[in-house]
Amino acid sequence: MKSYYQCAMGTSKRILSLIALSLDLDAEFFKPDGSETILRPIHYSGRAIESKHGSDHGANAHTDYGMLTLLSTDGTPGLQICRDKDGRPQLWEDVHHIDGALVVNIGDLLERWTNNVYRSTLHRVLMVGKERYSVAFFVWPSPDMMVTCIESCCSEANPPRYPPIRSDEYLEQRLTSTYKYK
Ligand SMILES: O=C(O)CCC(=O)C(=O)O
Ligand SMILES: [Fe+2]
Repeated sequence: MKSYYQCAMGTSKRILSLIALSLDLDAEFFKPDGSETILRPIHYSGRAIESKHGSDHGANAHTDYGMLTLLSTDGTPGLQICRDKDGRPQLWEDVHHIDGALVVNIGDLLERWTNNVYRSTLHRVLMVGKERYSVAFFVWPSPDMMVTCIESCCSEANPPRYPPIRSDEYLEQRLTSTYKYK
């Protein structure tokens, strides 16, 4: 578990440095923070969940909150993405498993930071009647990081869509709105 964590952290740093370079930033601009980043092993039983809404999803459609998520799975199908989350109807595509490859999802904090230049990935997990294992690595910056629209992502014609916010305040806002009505 520890060596997976270290390896995933190294991979996240490399991906984030490429994203930073693509935005004319210093390669070290996005700093993943070990205290905030979470490694979560997930087990899906494979049984359809009966709810009053008739949902049989292993994970309902959502975007992850942070900068990036690295996902590795046991190869059992079920993960789907929607490329155009604003499109209607929403079109869902299976994410095909490639041995040894990770799935990289952009999170909402990076979307906000980049003024929607990098869009967060809408995804869900369907139950396909089979047990499924995955490992999600949720990458966050340090809690006191100010998330202010990146210069190369805005202009007079394309002003910042979101006000600056500290990373920890953003997380708190998201958790509050997610759990408020439950
Ligand atoms: O299990 C998966 O493949 C995805 C899990 C996921 O999207 C999440 O935990 O946020
Ligand atoms: Fe997710």
